[in-house]
Amino acid sequence: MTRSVALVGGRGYTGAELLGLLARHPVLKLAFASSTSQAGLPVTEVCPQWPDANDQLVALSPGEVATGEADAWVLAVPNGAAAEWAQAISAAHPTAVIIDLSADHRFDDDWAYGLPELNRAAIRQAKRIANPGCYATAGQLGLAPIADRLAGTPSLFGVSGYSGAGRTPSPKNDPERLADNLLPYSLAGHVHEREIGHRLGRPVRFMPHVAPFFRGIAMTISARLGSPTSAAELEAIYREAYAGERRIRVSREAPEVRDMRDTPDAAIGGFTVSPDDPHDIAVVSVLDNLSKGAASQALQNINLALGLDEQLGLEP
Ligand SMILES: NC(=O)C1=CN([C@@H]2O[C@H](COP(=O)(O)OP(=O)(O)OC[C@H]3O[C@@H](n4cnc5c(N)ncnc54)[C@H](OP(=O)(O)O)[C@@H]3O)[C@@H](O)[C@H]2O)C=CC1
Ligand SMILES: CC(=O)N[C@@H](CCC(=O)OP(=O)(O)O)C(=O)O
Repeated sequence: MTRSVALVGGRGYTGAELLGLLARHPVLKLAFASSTSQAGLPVTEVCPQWPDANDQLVALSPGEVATGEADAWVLAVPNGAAAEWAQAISAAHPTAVIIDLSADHRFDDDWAYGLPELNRAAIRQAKRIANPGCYATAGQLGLAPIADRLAGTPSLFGVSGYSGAGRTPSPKNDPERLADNLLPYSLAGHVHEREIGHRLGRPVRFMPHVAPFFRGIAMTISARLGSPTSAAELEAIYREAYAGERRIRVSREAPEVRDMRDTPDAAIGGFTVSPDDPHDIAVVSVLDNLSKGAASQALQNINLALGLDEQLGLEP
């Protein structure tokens, strides 16, 4: 039995990543991938590993979605563009699952928040799923196990590869601007700062930076706990919290971006306690922004919402 996926925004970085995953998925088949500006482009131009050289990106507008059929629709479109698509698809295909990769529906209670390790039951039942932001995924997975132990406002120092900024040219994905550089931006009030705080139920401070590598996120979290702890106790808390979670790797050592590139996992480790004050801790959370930060997490959500094994297509 196969199930079909329609992809809106197939030419973008996250869309291309999802195409790569669908190319080798045992059950999910691509109904079509759309492009507003490059219809007719071979899918293999976007995703070299795509198996059928005859497949092309199709032209589609929100007003035409009734012409398409799919069990799940993925919106891999810029922030601000998703709502029009979601409304049109809901009207034309009320039983279809919609997964929005943009930030547009993450604060909307009518949409299940698509972080499986923290919200699996709701995702299983959902027809509308808001995929988390990439830094927001790293931050929540790095903080959730100690959320009820926090005594202050955690600080999250994040560094992302420039693919995080998408294809549309900007200083944040300009290789010349980024060469031998590290670009701080949105150092207060970033949407992910609000997203993490909203989901954890307490404020955080998040300071993003973009780096000259293409993909990956490293996030170092500094927090104060209500009770003193040790590195061993901290590690044990995380190991217990993520026991059985196949997409979460917990390690004593601090994880590194280069080890998580092109993987669907998040790695959490480097558990450190201040020698001056055992209430103050640091932990590192690392993932691939295009994978666990977007497309492979979306695949977990599609699998769950369609009643398939969550890890289908994500493990060798
Ligand atoms: N990059 C990342 O690491 C992450 C991104 N996200 C979010 O995922 C979404 C996609 O990101 P990303 O792939 O990086 O973005 P890109 O800019 O790489 O791709 C977005 C694509 O959407 C298409 N597009 C633009 N406007 C519209 C529209 N009105 N309707 C339909 N398609 C449109 C464009 O392709 P075309 O011209 O062919 O239509 C464009 O290539 C964004 O909302 C982003 O915030 C979330 C997590 C991580
Ligand atoms: C380097 C870079 O620009 N990263 C993006 C995060 C990408 C992402 O997660 O997109 P959402 O807007 O859908 O949350 C940013 O900081 O906006």
